[in-house]
Amino acid sequence: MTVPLEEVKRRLELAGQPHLLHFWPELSEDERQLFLQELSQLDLDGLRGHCEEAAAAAAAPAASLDRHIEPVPAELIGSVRRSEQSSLAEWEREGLLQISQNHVGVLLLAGGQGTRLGVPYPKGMYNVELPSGKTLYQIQAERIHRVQELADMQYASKSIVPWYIMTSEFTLAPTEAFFQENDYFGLKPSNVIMFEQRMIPAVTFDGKVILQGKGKIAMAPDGNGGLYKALVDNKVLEDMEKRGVEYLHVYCVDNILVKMADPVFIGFCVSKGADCGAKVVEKAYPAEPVGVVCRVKGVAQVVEYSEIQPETAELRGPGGELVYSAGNICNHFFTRAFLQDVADKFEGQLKQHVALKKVQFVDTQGNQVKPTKPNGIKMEKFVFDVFPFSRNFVAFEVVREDEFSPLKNANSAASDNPTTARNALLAQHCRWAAAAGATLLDQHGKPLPPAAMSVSDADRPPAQCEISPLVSYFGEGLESLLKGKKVATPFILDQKQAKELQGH
Ligand SMILES: CC(=O)N[C@H]1[C@@H](OP(=O)(O)OP(=O)(O)OC[C@H]2O[C@@H](n3ccc(=O)[nH]c3=O)[C@H](O)[C@@H]2O)O[C@H](CO)[C@@H](O)[C@@H]1O
Repeated sequence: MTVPLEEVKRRLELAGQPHLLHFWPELSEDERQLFLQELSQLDLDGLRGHCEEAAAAAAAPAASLDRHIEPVPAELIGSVRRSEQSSLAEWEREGLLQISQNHVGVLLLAGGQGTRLGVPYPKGMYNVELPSGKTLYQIQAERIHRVQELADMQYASKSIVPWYIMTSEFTLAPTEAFFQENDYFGLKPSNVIMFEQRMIPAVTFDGKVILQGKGKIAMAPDGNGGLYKALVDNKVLEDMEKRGVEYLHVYCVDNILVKMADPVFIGFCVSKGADCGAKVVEKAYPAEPVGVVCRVKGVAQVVEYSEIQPETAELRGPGGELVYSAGNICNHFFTRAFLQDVADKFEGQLKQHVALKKVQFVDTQGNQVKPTKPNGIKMEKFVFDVFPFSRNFVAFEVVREDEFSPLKNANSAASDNPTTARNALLAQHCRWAAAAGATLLDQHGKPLPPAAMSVSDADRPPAQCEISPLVSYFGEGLESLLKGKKVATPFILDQKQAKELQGH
Protein backbone atom coordinates (compact mmCIF):
# COMPACT_ATOMS: atom_id res chain seq x y z
CA MET A 1 0.00 0.00 0.00
CA THR A 2 1.32 3.42 -0.91
CA VAL A 3 1.73 5.81 2.03
CA PRO A 4 0.70 9.45 1.27
CA LEU A 5 3.58 11.78 0.45
CA GLU A 6 3.04 14.02 3.50
CA GLU A 7 3.23 11.03 5.80
CA VAL A 8 6.38 9.73 4.11
CA LYS A 9 7.94 13.18 4.44
CA ARG A 10 7.14 13.35 8.13
CA ARG A 11 8.55 9.91 8.82
CA LEU A 12 11.69 10.49 6.76
CA GLU A 13 12.32 13.63 8.81
CA LEU A 14 11.89 11.68 12.01
CA ALA A 15 14.35 9.10 10.70
CA GLY A 16 16.89 11.83 9.83
CA GLN A 17 16.60 11.08 6.10
CA PRO A 18 14.78 14.05 4.50
CA HIS A 19 17.46 14.22 1.76
CA LEU A 20 15.75 11.31 0.03
CA LEU A 21 13.14 13.73 -1.30
CA HIS A 22 15.74 16.28 -2.47
CA PHE A 23 14.99 15.68 -6.16
CA TRP A 24 11.24 15.21 -5.74
CA PRO A 25 10.38 18.46 -7.59
CA GLU A 26 12.35 17.24 -10.61
CA LEU A 27 10.62 13.88 -10.93
CA SER A 28 7.90 13.17 -13.48
CA GLU A 29 4.49 12.02 -12.31
CA ASP A 30 5.35 8.38 -13.14
CA GLU A 31 8.70 8.55 -11.39
CA ARG A 32 7.00 10.03 -8.33
CA GLN A 33 4.50 7.17 -8.21
CA LEU A 34 7.27 4.59 -8.42
CA PHE A 35 9.44 6.33 -5.85
CA LEU A 36 6.58 6.78 -3.42
CA GLN A 37 5.84 3.08 -3.74
CA GLU A 38 9.47 2.25 -3.01
CA LEU A 39 9.54 4.58 0.00
CA SER A 40 6.28 3.15 1.29
CA GLN A 41 7.78 -0.33 1.29
CA LEU A 42 10.68 0.76 3.49
CA ASP A 43 10.43 0.08 7.17
CA LEU A 44 10.20 3.83 7.79
CA ASP A 45 9.91 3.46 11.54
CA GLY A 46 12.94 1.21 11.75
CA LEU A 47 14.95 3.38 9.37
CA ARG A 48 16.67 5.59 11.93
CA GLY A 49 17.79 2.52 13.89
CA HIS A 50 19.04 0.81 10.74
CA CYS A 51 21.08 3.81 9.63
CA GLU A 52 22.54 4.52 13.04
CA GLU A 53 23.42 0.89 13.56
CA ALA A 54 25.10 0.69 10.15
CA ALA A 55 27.17 3.84 10.72
CA ALA A 56 28.18 2.73 14.21
CA ALA A 57 29.10 -0.75 13.03
CA ALA A 58 31.25 0.61 10.20
CA ALA A 59 33.00 3.06 12.56
CA ALA A 60 33.81 0.39 15.13
CA PRO A 61 34.07 -2.96 13.41
CA ALA A 62 32.92 -5.89 15.56
CA ALA A 63 35.67 -7.19 17.80
CA SER A 64 37.35 -10.20 16.26
CA LEU A 65 36.04 -13.51 17.53
CA ASP A 66 39.42 -15.14 17.11
CA ARG A 67 40.28 -14.97 20.81
CA HIS A 68 37.24 -17.02 21.64
CA ILE A 69 37.31 -19.69 19.01
CA GLU A 70 38.34 -23.31 19.16
CA PRO A 71 37.95 -26.10 16.65
CA VAL A 72 35.12 -28.59 16.89
CA PRO A 73 36.84 -31.83 17.98
CA ALA A 74 37.20 -34.12 14.97
CA GLU A 75 35.45 -36.98 16.75
CA LEU A 76 32.32 -34.86 17.03
CA ILE A 77 32.14 -34.35 13.29
CA GLY A 78 30.42 -37.11 11.33
CA SER A 79 32.46 -38.09 8.32
CA VAL A 80 31.98 -39.92 5.08
CA ARG A 81 35.65 -40.94 4.99
CA ARG A 82 35.84 -42.14 8.58
CA SER A 83 32.51 -44.00 8.69
CA GLU A 84 31.87 -47.67 8.02
CA GLN A 85 30.12 -48.46 4.76
CA SER A 86 27.33 -49.99 6.83
CA SER A 87 26.71 -46.70 8.69
CA LEU A 88 26.66 -44.74 5.44
CA ALA A 89 24.19 -47.22 3.97
CA GLU A 90 22.03 -46.99 7.08
CA TRP A 91 21.92 -43.19 6.95
CA GLU A 92 21.09 -43.33 3.28
CA ARG A 93 18.20 -45.72 3.95
CA GLU A 94 16.92 -43.43 6.67
CA GLY A 95 17.17 -40.39 4.39
CA LEU A 96 15.35 -42.13 1.55
CA LEU A 97 12.68 -43.30 3.99
CA GLN A 98 12.08 -39.72 5.10
CA ILE A 99 11.93 -38.62 1.46
CA SER A 100 9.49 -41.43 0.61
CA GLN A 101 7.21 -40.13 3.37
CA ASN A 102 7.33 -36.59 1.93
CA HIS A 103 9.11 -35.35 5.04
CA VAL A 104 11.97 -33.68 3.16
CA GLY A 105 12.16 -30.40 1.22
CA VAL A 106 15.03 -28.50 -0.33
CA LEU A 107 15.53 -24.77 -0.14
CA LEU A 108 17.75 -22.89 -2.53
CA LEU A 109 19.31 -19.59 -1.50
CA ALA A 110 19.25 -17.68 -4.77
CA GLY A 111 18.85 -14.05 -3.81
CA GLY A 112 22.51 -13.09 -4.21
CA GLN A 113 23.73 -10.80 -6.95
CA GLY A 114 26.65 -12.98 -8.04
CA THR A 115 28.88 -9.93 -8.36
CA ARG A 116 32.09 -11.94 -8.50
CA LEU A 117 30.90 -14.07 -11.42
CA GLY A 118 29.85 -10.88 -13.14
CA VAL A 119 26.84 -11.99 -15.16
CA PRO A 120 23.70 -9.85 -15.28
CA TYR A 121 21.36 -12.80 -14.69
CA PRO A 122 20.85 -15.21 -11.75
CA LYS A 123 23.75 -17.63 -11.23
CA GLY A 124 21.48 -20.67 -11.44
CA MET A 125 20.94 -19.85 -15.12
CA TYR A 126 24.66 -20.16 -15.79
CA ASN A 127 25.82 -22.77 -18.25
CA VAL A 128 29.38 -23.93 -17.54
CA GLU A 129 29.59 -25.52 -20.99
CA LEU A 130 29.11 -29.14 -20.11
CA PRO A 131 28.67 -31.33 -23.19
CA SER A 132 24.91 -31.33 -22.49
CA GLY A 133 24.79 -27.55 -22.11
CA LYS A 134 22.79 -27.88 -18.86
CA THR A 135 22.52 -24.93 -16.49
CA LEU A 136 22.96 -25.18 -12.71
CA TYR A 137 19.17 -24.96 -12.26
CA GLN A 138 18.59 -27.85 -14.65
CA ILE A 139 21.18 -30.05 -12.95
CA GLN A 140 19.56 -29.34 -9.58
CA ALA A 141 16.04 -30.02 -10.88
CA GLU A 142 17.12 -33.34 -12.37
CA ARG A 143 18.76 -34.39 -9.10
CA ILE A 144 15.45 -33.76 -7.34
CA HIS A 145 13.71 -36.02 -9.89
CA ARG A 146 16.19 -38.76 -9.38
CA VAL A 147 16.29 -38.67 -5.58
CA GLN A 148 12.50 -38.94 -5.54
CA GLU A 149 12.79 -41.91 -7.86
CA LEU A 150 15.39 -43.58 -5.63
CA ALA A 151 13.10 -43.22 -2.61
CA ASP A 152 10.16 -44.53 -4.61
CA MET A 153 12.12 -47.55 -5.84
CA GLN A 154 13.17 -48.43 -2.33
CA TYR A 155 9.88 -47.77 -0.55
CA ALA A 156 7.26 -48.11 -3.30
CA SER A 157 6.18 -44.53 -2.68
CA LYS A 158 5.27 -41.58 -4.86
CA SER A 159 7.34 -39.01 -3.15
CA ILE A 160 7.58 -35.28 -3.62
CA VAL A 161 10.55 -33.18 -2.57
CA PRO A 162 9.26 -29.61 -2.80
CA TRP A 163 11.81 -27.09 -4.01
CA TYR A 164 11.65 -23.75 -2.21
CA ILE A 165 13.62 -21.04 -3.95
CA MET A 166 14.47 -17.82 -2.15
CA THR A 167 15.03 -15.04 -4.64
CA SER A 168 15.41 -11.28 -4.30
CA GLU A 169 14.20 -8.29 -6.26
CA PHE A 170 17.17 -8.91 -8.58
CA THR A 171 16.56 -12.58 -9.25
CA LEU A 172 12.83 -13.32 -8.91
CA ALA A 173 11.52 -12.25 -12.33
CA PRO A 174 14.32 -13.80 -14.44
CA THR A 175 14.26 -17.00 -12.38
CA GLU A 176 10.50 -17.35 -12.77
CA ALA A 177 10.69 -16.68 -16.49
CA PHE A 178 13.53 -19.18 -16.90
CA PHE A 179 11.62 -21.93 -15.12
CA GLN A 180 8.52 -21.23 -17.20
CA GLU A 181 10.47 -21.29 -20.47
CA ASN A 182 11.94 -24.64 -19.46
CA ASP A 183 8.69 -26.21 -18.26
CA TYR A 184 10.11 -26.34 -14.74
CA PHE A 185 12.51 -28.99 -16.02
CA GLY A 186 9.73 -31.54 -15.76
CA LEU A 187 8.90 -30.80 -12.12
CA LYS A 188 5.35 -29.89 -11.18
CA PRO A 189 5.18 -26.08 -10.90
CA SER A 190 3.15 -26.38 -7.70
CA ASN A 191 6.14 -28.13 -6.10
CA VAL A 192 8.51 -25.31 -7.00
CA ILE A 193 7.82 -22.46 -4.61
CA MET A 194 9.58 -19.18 -5.27
CA PHE A 195 9.54 -16.37 -2.80
CA GLU A 196 11.36 -13.12 -2.24
CA GLN A 197 13.65 -11.98 0.53
CA ARG A 198 13.64 -8.40 1.76
CA MET A 199 15.80 -5.61 0.46
CA ILE A 200 17.37 -3.00 2.73
CA PRO A 201 18.93 0.36 1.96
CA ALA A 202 22.66 0.92 1.66
CA VAL A 203 23.86 3.68 3.96
CA THR A 204 26.77 6.15 3.88
CA PHE A 205 29.42 6.13 6.60
CA ASP A 206 27.57 8.99 8.30
CA GLY A 207 24.30 7.12 8.39
CA LYS A 208 22.43 8.50 5.37
CA VAL A 209 20.48 6.28 3.02
CA ILE A 210 22.13 6.39 -0.41
CA LEU A 211 20.17 7.72 -3.38
CA GLN A 212 21.14 5.68 -6.39
CA GLY A 213 19.04 7.79 -8.74
CA LYS A 214 16.99 10.92 -8.22
CA GLY A 215 14.00 8.76 -7.49
CA LYS A 216 15.63 5.49 -6.47
CA ILE A 217 17.23 4.28 -3.29
CA ALA A 218 20.30 1.99 -3.38
CA MET A 219 18.86 -1.24 -2.06
CA ALA A 220 20.48 -4.63 -1.53
CA PRO A 221 19.18 -8.00 -0.37
CA ASP A 222 19.47 -8.48 3.39
CA GLY A 223 21.94 -11.38 3.14
CA ASN A 224 21.19 -15.10 2.98
CA GLY A 225 20.21 -14.92 6.65
CA GLY A 226 17.28 -12.86 5.36
CA LEU A 227 15.86 -16.35 4.89
CA TYR A 228 14.33 -16.40 8.33
CA LYS A 229 12.29 -13.22 7.83
CA ALA A 230 11.37 -14.34 4.33
CA LEU A 231 10.09 -17.69 5.63
CA VAL A 232 7.65 -15.77 7.81
CA ASP A 233 6.79 -13.03 5.28
CA ASN A 234 5.90 -15.64 2.67
CA LYS A 235 4.28 -18.23 4.93
CA VAL A 236 6.80 -20.86 3.86
CA LEU A 237 6.75 -22.65 7.22
CA GLU A 238 2.97 -23.01 6.91
CA ASP A 239 3.42 -24.45 3.43
CA MET A 240 5.95 -26.94 4.77
CA GLU A 241 3.58 -27.94 7.54
CA LYS A 242 0.72 -28.45 5.09
CA ARG A 243 2.87 -30.74 3.00
CA GLY A 244 4.21 -32.63 6.00
CA VAL A 245 7.79 -31.45 5.41
CA GLU A 246 9.74 -31.88 8.66
CA TYR A 247 13.31 -31.57 7.37
CA LEU A 248 14.81 -28.99 5.10
CA HIS A 249 18.06 -29.14 3.15
CA VAL A 250 19.14 -25.54 2.56
CA TYR A 251 21.92 -24.94 0.03
CA CYS A 252 23.58 -22.27 -2.03
CA VAL A 253 23.11 -21.98 -5.75
CA ASP A 254 26.62 -22.27 -7.07
CA ASN A 255 27.94 -25.70 -6.08
CA ILE A 256 27.75 -27.80 -9.23
CA LEU A 257 28.17 -31.02 -7.21
CA VAL A 258 25.37 -30.30 -4.70
CA LYS A 259 23.47 -33.43 -3.62
CA MET A 260 19.89 -32.25 -3.49
CA ALA A 261 18.10 -33.57 -0.38
CA ASP A 262 21.19 -35.75 0.18
CA PRO A 263 19.76 -38.89 1.78
CA VAL A 264 23.03 -39.67 3.59
CA PHE A 265 23.23 -36.21 5.17
CA ILE A 266 19.51 -36.13 5.99
CA GLY A 267 19.68 -39.66 7.41
CA PHE A 268 22.76 -38.78 9.46
CA CYS A 269 21.12 -35.68 10.94
CA VAL A 270 17.83 -37.45 11.64
CA SER A 271 19.58 -40.44 13.27
CA LYS A 272 21.52 -38.10 15.54
CA GLY A 273 18.33 -36.29 16.55
CA ALA A 274 19.84 -33.03 15.26
CA ASP A 275 17.76 -29.90 14.82
CA CYS A 276 20.43 -28.17 12.80
CA GLY A 277 23.41 -29.39 10.81
CA ALA A 278 26.12 -28.31 8.39
CA LYS A 279 28.09 -30.15 5.76
CA VAL A 280 31.78 -29.35 5.74
CA VAL A 281 34.82 -30.22 3.65
CA GLU A 282 38.44 -30.05 4.69
CA LYS A 283 39.70 -26.59 3.79
CA ALA A 284 42.05 -26.63 0.81
CA TYR A 285 44.35 -23.80 1.94
CA PRO A 286 44.29 -21.27 4.79
CA ALA A 287 42.93 -18.34 2.77
CA GLU A 288 40.27 -20.34 0.93
CA PRO A 289 37.09 -18.21 0.91
CA VAL A 290 34.96 -20.57 2.97
CA GLY A 291 33.63 -20.05 6.48
CA VAL A 292 34.88 -22.41 9.19
CA VAL A 293 32.64 -24.39 11.47
CA CYS A 294 34.11 -24.00 14.95
CA ARG A 295 33.10 -23.17 18.49
CA VAL A 296 32.90 -19.66 19.81
CA LYS A 297 32.84 -19.52 23.60
CA GLY A 298 31.95 -23.19 23.50
CA VAL A 299 29.02 -22.85 21.10
CA ALA A 300 29.02 -24.21 17.54
CA GLN A 301 29.12 -21.47 14.97
CA VAL A 302 30.55 -20.51 11.58
CA VAL A 303 33.19 -17.82 11.45
CA GLU A 304 33.08 -16.37 7.96
CA TYR A 305 36.23 -16.15 5.85
CA SER A 306 35.97 -12.39 5.76
CA GLU A 307 35.93 -12.19 9.56
CA ILE A 308 38.72 -14.55 10.64
CA GLN A 309 42.26 -13.24 11.11
CA PRO A 310 44.81 -14.71 8.66
CA GLU A 311 47.03 -15.81 11.60
CA THR A 312 44.16 -17.88 12.97
CA ALA A 313 43.29 -19.37 9.59
CA GLU A 314 46.91 -20.38 9.15
CA LEU A 315 47.29 -22.17 12.49
CA ARG A 316 48.43 -25.76 12.08
CA GLY A 317 48.35 -28.77 14.38
CA PRO A 318 51.22 -31.14 15.18
CA GLY A 319 50.71 -33.16 11.98
CA GLY A 320 50.74 -30.02 9.81
CA GLU A 321 46.97 -30.06 9.37
CA LEU A 322 44.98 -26.83 9.58
CA VAL A 323 43.51 -26.34 13.04
CA TYR A 324 40.44 -24.66 11.53
CA SER A 325 39.84 -27.01 8.67
CA ALA A 326 36.07 -27.61 8.76
CA GLY A 327 35.11 -25.56 5.70
CA ASN A 328 31.46 -24.59 5.46
CA ILE A 329 29.98 -25.48 2.06
CA CYS A 330 26.65 -23.76 2.69
CA ASN A 331 24.65 -26.99 2.86
CA HIS A 332 22.53 -26.96 5.96
CA PHE A 333 19.97 -29.18 7.61
CA PHE A 334 17.12 -27.77 9.67
CA THR A 335 14.06 -29.29 11.23
CA ARG A 336 10.87 -27.36 10.65
CA ALA A 337 10.43 -27.17 14.42
CA PHE A 338 13.81 -25.45 14.73
CA LEU A 339 12.98 -22.99 11.96
CA GLN A 340 9.71 -22.20 13.70
CA ASP A 341 11.61 -21.55 16.92
CA VAL A 342 13.99 -19.24 15.09
CA ALA A 343 11.05 -17.40 13.52
CA ASP A 344 9.24 -17.07 16.85
CA LYS A 345 12.09 -16.30 19.20
CA PHE A 346 15.49 -15.72 17.69
CA GLU A 347 15.28 -13.92 14.36
CA GLY A 348 15.60 -10.52 16.00
CA GLN A 349 18.83 -11.61 17.68
CA LEU A 350 20.62 -12.53 14.47
CA LYS A 351 23.90 -10.73 14.11
CA GLN A 352 24.31 -8.02 11.47
CA HIS A 353 27.43 -8.27 9.35
CA VAL A 354 28.88 -5.16 7.81
CA ALA A 355 30.17 -5.01 4.26
CA LEU A 356 31.77 -1.86 2.91
CA LYS A 357 30.96 -1.52 -0.80
CA LYS A 358 31.24 0.84 -3.72
CA VAL A 359 27.69 2.05 -4.22
CA GLN A 360 26.72 4.24 -7.18
CA PHE A 361 24.88 7.41 -6.17
CA VAL A 362 23.65 10.83 -7.29
CA ASP A 363 25.40 13.76 -5.65
CA THR A 364 23.51 16.81 -4.43
CA GLN A 365 23.94 18.44 -7.87
CA GLY A 366 22.21 15.47 -9.46
CA ASN A 367 25.35 13.98 -11.07
CA GLN A 368 25.63 10.22 -11.26
CA VAL A 369 28.80 9.11 -9.42
CA LYS A 370 30.61 5.78 -9.70
CA PRO A 371 32.85 5.66 -6.64
CA THR A 372 36.34 4.23 -6.86
CA LYS A 373 36.56 3.28 -3.20
CA PRO A 374 33.94 1.98 -0.77
CA ASN A 375 31.44 4.67 0.19
CA GLY A 376 28.54 2.63 1.42
CA ILE A 377 27.59 0.14 4.10
CA LYS A 378 25.50 -2.91 3.36
CA MET A 379 24.20 -4.82 6.31
CA GLU A 380 23.70 -8.55 5.90
CA LYS A 381 22.52 -11.47 7.94
CA PHE A 382 24.09 -14.89 7.43
CA VAL A 383 22.13 -18.11 7.13
CA PHE A 384 24.39 -19.99 9.54
CA ASP A 385 24.06 -17.48 12.37
CA VAL A 386 21.18 -19.52 13.77
CA PHE A 387 23.52 -22.38 14.72
CA PRO A 388 24.09 -21.04 18.26
CA PHE A 389 20.34 -21.35 18.93
CA SER A 390 20.38 -25.03 18.09
CA ARG A 391 19.93 -27.61 20.85
CA ASN A 392 21.67 -30.35 18.93
CA PHE A 393 23.96 -29.16 16.18
CA VAL A 394 25.88 -31.67 14.08
CA ALA A 395 28.53 -31.29 11.42
CA PHE A 396 29.12 -33.80 8.65
CA GLU A 397 32.32 -33.90 6.65
CA VAL A 398 32.06 -34.96 3.04
CA VAL A 399 34.64 -35.57 0.33
CA ARG A 400 35.44 -32.36 -1.51
CA GLU A 401 35.96 -33.85 -4.95
CA ASP A 402 32.58 -35.57 -4.71
CA GLU A 403 30.53 -32.76 -3.25
CA PHE A 404 32.04 -29.31 -3.52
CA SER A 405 33.02 -27.23 -6.50
CA PRO A 406 31.48 -23.80 -6.29
CA LEU A 407 31.08 -21.38 -9.15
CA LYS A 408 32.04 -18.03 -7.64
CA ASN A 409 34.30 -16.30 -10.16
CA ALA A 410 34.74 -15.67 -13.86
CA ASN A 411 37.36 -17.68 -15.73
CA SER A 412 39.89 -14.89 -15.23
CA ALA A 413 40.25 -16.09 -11.61
CA ALA A 414 42.37 -19.13 -10.83
CA SER A 415 39.76 -21.07 -8.88
CA ASP A 416 36.04 -21.61 -8.33
CA ASN A 417 35.30 -20.61 -11.91
CA PRO A 418 33.25 -22.13 -14.78
CA THR A 419 36.17 -24.31 -15.92
CA THR A 420 36.94 -25.74 -12.49
CA ALA A 421 33.22 -26.44 -11.93
CA ARG A 422 32.83 -28.18 -15.29
CA ASN A 423 36.00 -30.23 -14.76
CA ALA A 424 34.95 -31.28 -11.27
CA LEU A 425 31.69 -32.68 -12.60
CA LEU A 426 33.25 -34.40 -15.62
CA ALA A 427 36.00 -35.97 -13.51
CA GLN A 428 33.41 -37.26 -11.06
CA HIS A 429 31.39 -38.82 -13.86
CA CYS A 430 34.52 -40.46 -15.29
CA ARG A 431 35.17 -41.97 -11.86
CA TRP A 432 31.58 -43.22 -11.64
CA ALA A 433 31.81 -44.84 -15.08
CA ALA A 434 35.14 -46.48 -14.23
CA ALA A 435 33.83 -47.70 -10.86
CA ALA A 436 30.86 -49.24 -12.69
CA GLY A 437 33.30 -51.25 -14.78
CA ALA A 438 33.53 -49.21 -17.98
CA THR A 439 36.78 -48.59 -19.82
CA LEU A 440 36.77 -45.04 -21.12
CA LEU A 441 38.57 -44.57 -24.41
CA ASP A 442 40.11 -41.46 -25.90
CA GLN A 443 39.49 -40.26 -29.49
CA HIS A 444 42.07 -42.77 -30.75
CA GLY A 445 40.37 -45.72 -29.06
CA LYS A 446 43.07 -45.92 -26.36
CA PRO A 447 42.05 -46.49 -22.69
CA LEU A 448 42.24 -43.24 -20.76
CA PRO A 449 44.84 -42.99 -17.98
CA PRO A 450 43.62 -42.39 -14.42
CA ALA A 451 44.83 -38.78 -14.67
CA ALA A 452 42.04 -38.12 -17.15
CA MET A 453 39.57 -38.86 -14.37
CA SER A 454 40.85 -36.49 -11.77
CA VAL A 455 40.14 -32.85 -11.22
CA SER A 456 42.98 -31.24 -13.05
CA ASP A 457 43.95 -27.83 -14.28
CA ALA A 458 42.47 -26.13 -17.30
CA ASP A 459 45.35 -27.34 -19.51
CA ARG A 460 44.57 -30.96 -18.85
CA PRO A 461 40.79 -31.21 -18.54
CA PRO A 462 39.26 -34.56 -17.63
CA ALA A 463 37.70 -36.72 -20.31
CA GLN A 464 34.30 -35.62 -21.56
CA CYS A 465 32.03 -38.06 -19.77
CA GLU A 466 28.74 -36.64 -18.53
CA ILE A 467 26.05 -38.69 -16.86
CA SER A 468 22.58 -37.21 -16.61
CA PRO A 469 21.28 -36.90 -13.04
CA LEU A 470 18.12 -38.48 -14.41
CA VAL A 471 20.17 -41.66 -14.92
CA SER A 472 22.31 -41.55 -11.78
CA TYR A 473 22.13 -39.33 -8.70
CA PHE A 474 25.49 -40.21 -7.19
CA GLY A 475 27.01 -43.00 -9.26
CA GLU A 476 24.39 -45.64 -8.47
CA GLY A 477 22.72 -47.87 -11.06
CA LEU A 478 25.52 -47.67 -13.62
CA GLU A 479 26.91 -51.20 -13.45
CA SER A 480 24.02 -52.73 -15.36
CA LEU A 481 24.66 -50.18 -18.11
CA LEU A 482 28.43 -49.96 -18.24
CA LYS A 483 30.09 -53.03 -16.73
CA GLY A 484 32.70 -54.50 -19.06
CA LYS A 485 31.92 -51.94 -21.78
CA LYS A 486 34.42 -49.91 -23.75
CA VAL A 487 33.07 -46.40 -23.95
CA ALA A 488 34.38 -43.85 -26.42
CA THR A 489 34.60 -40.27 -25.17
CA PRO A 490 33.05 -37.75 -25.51
CA PHE A 491 30.23 -39.69 -23.90
CA ILE A 492 26.89 -38.37 -22.71
CA LEU A 493 24.86 -40.87 -20.78
CA ASP A 494 21.30 -39.55 -20.85
CA GLN A 495 18.06 -41.47 -20.46
CA LYS A 496 17.88 -42.33 -24.15
CA GLN A 497 21.40 -43.69 -24.20
CA ALA A 498 20.71 -45.59 -20.98
CA LYS A 499 17.71 -47.30 -22.62
CA GLU A 500 19.86 -48.33 -25.57
CA LEU A 501 22.58 -49.69 -23.29
CA GLN A 502 19.98 -51.57 -21.29
CA GLY A 503 18.71 -53.15 -24.50
CA HIS A 504 22.14 -54.60 -25.31
C1 LIG B 1 27.11 -16.22 4.48
C2 LIG B 1 27.39 -17.52 3.86
O1 LIG B 1 26.53 -18.38 3.74
N1 LIG B 1 28.68 -17.73 3.50
C3 LIG B 1 29.06 -18.97 2.86
C4 LIG B 1 29.03 -18.76 1.36
O2 LIG B 1 29.96 -17.74 1.08
P1 LIG B 1 29.93 -16.80 -0.23
O3 LIG B 1 30.57 -15.51 0.11
O4 LIG B 1 30.45 -17.55 -1.37
O5 LIG B 1 28.38 -16.56 -0.33
P2 LIG B 1 27.51 -16.00 -1.54
O6 LIG B 1 27.53 -14.55 -1.48
O7 LIG B 1 27.88 -16.69 -2.78
O8 LIG B 1 26.09 -16.49 -1.05
C5 LIG B 1 25.80 -17.83 -0.76
C6 LIG B 1 24.38 -18.11 -1.23
O9 LIG B 1 23.47 -17.23 -0.61
C7 LIG B 1 22.67 -16.60 -1.59
N2 LIG B 1 22.31 -15.25 -1.12
C8 LIG B 1 23.28 -14.34 -0.83
C9 LIG B 1 22.94 -13.08 -0.39
C10 LIG B 1 21.58 -12.75 -0.24
O10 LIG B 1 21.20 -11.66 0.16
N3 LIG B 1 20.66 -13.69 -0.55
C11 LIG B 1 20.99 -14.94 -0.98
O11 LIG B 1 20.11 -15.77 -1.24
C12 LIG B 1 23.47 -16.60 -2.86
O12 LIG B 1 22.60 -16.52 -3.98
C13 LIG B 1 24.21 -17.92 -2.74
O13 LIG B 1 23.44 -18.99 -3.24
O14 LIG B 1 29.35 -19.97 0.70
C14 LIG B 1 30.64 -20.53 1.03
C15 LIG B 1 30.76 -21.86 0.34
O15 LIG B 1 30.57 -21.75 -1.02
C16 LIG B 1 30.76 -20.70 2.54
O16 LIG B 1 32.04 -21.15 2.88
C17 LIG B 1 30.46 -19.40 3.25
O17 LIG B 1 30.58 -19.59 4.66
